[in-house]
Formats: sequence, C-alpha cells, structure tokens
Amino acid sequence: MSIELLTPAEMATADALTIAAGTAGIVLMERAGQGVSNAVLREAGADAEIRILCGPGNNGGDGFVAARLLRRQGRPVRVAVLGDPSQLRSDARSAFEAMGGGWEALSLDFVRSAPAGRVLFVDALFGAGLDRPLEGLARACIEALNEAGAPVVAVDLPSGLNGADGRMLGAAVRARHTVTFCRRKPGHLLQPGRCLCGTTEVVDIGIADATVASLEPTCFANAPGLWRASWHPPAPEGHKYDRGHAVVVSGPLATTGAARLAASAALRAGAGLVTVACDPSALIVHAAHLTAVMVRPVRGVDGLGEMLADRRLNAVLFGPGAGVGEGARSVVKRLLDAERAVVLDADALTSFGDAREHFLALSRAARGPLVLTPHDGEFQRLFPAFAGLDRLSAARAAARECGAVVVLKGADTVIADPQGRAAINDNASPWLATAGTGDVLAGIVTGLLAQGLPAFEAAAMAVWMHGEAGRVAGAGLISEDLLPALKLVVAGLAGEEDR
Ligand SMILES: NC(=O)C1=CN([C@@H]2O[C@H](COP(=O)(O)OP(=O)(O)OC[C@H]3O[C@@H](n4cnc5c(N)ncnc54)[C@H](O)[C@@H]3O)[C@@H](O)[C@H]2O)[C@@H](O)CC1
Ligand SMILES: [K+]
Repeated sequence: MSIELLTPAEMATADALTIAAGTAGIVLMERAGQGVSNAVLREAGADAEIRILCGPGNNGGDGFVAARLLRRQGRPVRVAVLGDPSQLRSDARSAFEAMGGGWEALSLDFVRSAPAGRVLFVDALFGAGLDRPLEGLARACIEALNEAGAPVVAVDLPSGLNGADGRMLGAAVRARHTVTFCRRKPGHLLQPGRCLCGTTEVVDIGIADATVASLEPTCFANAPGLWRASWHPPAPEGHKYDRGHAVVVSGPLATTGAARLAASAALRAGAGLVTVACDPSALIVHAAHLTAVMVRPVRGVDGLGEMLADRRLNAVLFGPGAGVGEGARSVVKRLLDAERAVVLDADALTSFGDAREHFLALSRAARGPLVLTPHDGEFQRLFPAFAGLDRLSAARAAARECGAVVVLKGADTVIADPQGRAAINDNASPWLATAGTGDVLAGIVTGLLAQGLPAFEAAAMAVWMHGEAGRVAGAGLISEDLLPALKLVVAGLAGEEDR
C-alpha cells in the first residue's frame, strides 16, 4: 500500500486535477463503485441481501454505482436515499439515474428490519465531504446500524468519521471493511478511526501517482518506505565504530532499570557501542546486570560534560527513571548544548511541566538533532495549548513550537517534525501497553541516531521497529521480551533470514 496519506481536501484536489486532465468525474465514480461492488461480493454471503444507504453527495453516488453493478450480478439489493434525490448533483445524479429506480427513502426501519445474519449493509452516506456533526435521521440510522451489529462495508470512510483526523463527528459507523480510493487518509490510521474502518482497502480509480506527488503530501503511514533508505546494515568491511556510540544517562540507584532497558534496546537497534552513564552510587547495580552494554560512573552534570568531551559519543538519551526536578533540568540544558543527537523522554520532559518557556528556549536552541518521546500525559504537561487538538495536529503543532521531532506515543503514535512532515504508526500491538516499553522505544531511537539517521527517520523507524518487535514477542509480552524480538526485526529489515 502507498505510504502517502491525503486529507479529504487534498483528495478533492487530486480528483479535480484528474478531471481537469480529461478523465470525467463519472468515470472515477464508476471505478469507485466497481471497487465497492467487488468488496461487497467478497464480504457478503452467497445469499445475503445487500442494503445500501446512500447520502446526498458523491459518496452516495458511489453507492448508486455499486447498487447497479451488484444487481447486474443478480444480487438482491435495496437502496435507501437520505434526502430528496431530485437535489442530487452532477456525478451522483448521473449514477442515480443510471441505477434506473428501485430505491426508497431512508428510514430507521430500513436498518432495523434487517433479519439477523442475512443482510450486509453498505454505508455510502458520507465520505470526504462530511463537514459537520451528524444529527437527525442520519445519526439515528448510524446508531441503529451499530446496534444491529450487521456487517457493514463503508465507502471511502465510515460515515461520521473525519478523514482528516480520525475523530468522530457526533457518531460514526463501525464498519467491518472500508473501501477507499487512490490513497488512505489520516483518519484511516488515527484512532478511533482505524478501529471504525475495520480492514481498509485502497482501490485504484485512475488518479496518477504524479498527480498525488504534485500535491506534495506531508503525512505518511509509518512503513519502511518512509525511512528504509536512510538506514544501512553493517558494511562487510565495517567495524563497530562506524555505527556510533550511544549514551544512556541513568537515574539514581533505586531507578536504574529503565536506563538498562533503553541501553540494551539501543544496542539491539544497531548502535556500535552503548554506555550507561550513572552516578557512582549506581555503578555496582548496573555492572552486575550489564554485559555488552558498558557502564561509566559520572559525577553530576559536570561529570557528564567531561564524558561528552569524547566526540565519538554521538547520541544521548535522558529521561527514563531520571527523577523529576532541577537536577534533570540542568542535565537537559547541558545535553542540548553539547552538539549531540539527543532523545528526551519521561522525567526529562516532566521536569519542565512548570517551566515550559524554559524548555522551549532550550529546545529551540538545541545544537544537535532532538527527539522528544512524550506519552499523552507528558505531552499535555509540556504542550497544554495543543492538548485539545487531534493527535496529528497536536504533534505537528508541538514539533513546530519546540523545533524538535515529537513522537506522540499511543495506540496510533504520531511522529512529527518542525517542518510539518508527519507519520502515523499503525503496527502497535495492544500488548505494548506495559511497563518499560517506552524506555525500549527511547533506546531504539537513540541507537538509530547513533548510526547517523536523521531525527525524523530515526524516530519513525524506531516506532515501527518497536511495533514489529511487539508483534514478534506476541501476547503476554513484557518489555524485556522486545529485546530479543528486535533481533528478528533488524534481520528482516536487513533482508536476511535470522540465523
Ligand atoms: N469525483 C470525485 O470527487 C470522486 C468522489 N468520490 C466519492 O465522493 C465522496 C466525496 O463526495 P462529496 O464531496 O460530495 O462529499 P460526501 O458525499 O461525503 O458528502 C457531502 C454532502 O453531505 C452533506 N453533509 C456533510 N456533512 C453532513 C452532515 N453531518 N449531515 C448532513 N449532511 C452533511 C454536504 O452538505 C454534501 O451535500 C468521496 O468520499 C468518495 O466516496 C468517488 O466517487 C471518486 C470520485
Ligand atoms: K461512507
């Protein structure tokens, strides 16, 4: 599947450009309706009745085309129209007329009278043109559809889902399968949209790749195509010093586990060397646990500064288990001044909850690449002004404000850079919601930065690898299980069988 995501507005432009270049709108609609009809034939049982709910715009038009094609296949199809069909415009009107009758006005009964297990619904009420919350009959029908629990194939988007941001406008259809066209939209990946869509299929309706490219899309599904070219497996003649030296700054004696998890993950992600920097009091704990990861005692911020005099130490993680307060703030200040790639996570971010302006001044002046990896709570403390936005807009606004790459973690993690580029991740297993997995993610980002990946690519690749490792580790995973799983993920990316 292509990785570019188009907003509903961009999709409308792609449609318009294609039409202006000589493909009639009704031709695009025919192809869209054909795609829907094919999906319905796959999804519906051999003798299922098909009931299609058609709205007042072109989404309804796709429904009329599908109805005509399904009837031609001999399938029993009932069509219900929302609103007055005499008000239908242009392509939708043509599709309605070509259907040749056989419709009724939409009513609650159209939905409720479906015998259980015998009907497949097609939701062609609203797609990319949804521009306000659902109410009245449309909303009641959608709620009845969800209550009935019958299978639904949604056209373009489940009605009520905002394709730009994945949020519901009042109510939304819960589909089994969604057929969209040309490219997916952010709303197909962002939650709750992704769950409302069921499985999503993209049908080619003849919009050229060059037309999509001319829109210069800035939002992507997070997949190897986005960053794989930035990452290189070890060269046959290479050595470990080619692959960077990551540093993980540990918290105090009682909270050292997070740093170890992160450090091991950095190593698993392919950093050539990884060192945990810790207060001398924590040295023995780390030394007793770590093998391939090195440990180095450093005393306070100055000790860390002295350690970083070694330019080979090229990427630093700070935050997991660090403790909140002035001490953490001064470490952040030192790191951002050190011309290193820096990842700030957890307590490093929380420490600035009451000192946002201070943080923004530091992050904007950072002398090396900077990646922040907040979860929702950390994000809200640091960027309260953006907390009410959808996650895609929030991550983008925060990245722009602080001049860093922001990884807004969740079931639909969003990675955003200050220039507006964003990626939405959709491979995370729900089993990843367990203690320590955030430390592993921060460690992977750091390991990739150590290898020289640019910040956005390192962050996006890390989030994807983390999701894949979660899949490999499977149900019941704990964060330690992600470490061996990462080996398989790296091997897969390198194009090599695990040996
Ligand atoms: N040429 C094209 O533009 C193509 C469009 N396609 C289909 O067209 C759809 C977009 O068509 P439209 O732009 O006509 O948009 P929609 O069909 O999604 O809906 C627009 C209509 O719904 C009304 N509306 C919006 N929100 C409402 C609400 N909450 N309650 C009641 N009415 C509401 C609008 O006033 C307008 O009449 C796509 O989702 C796709 O299914 C496909 O046929 C491919 C080609
Ligand atoms: K729809």
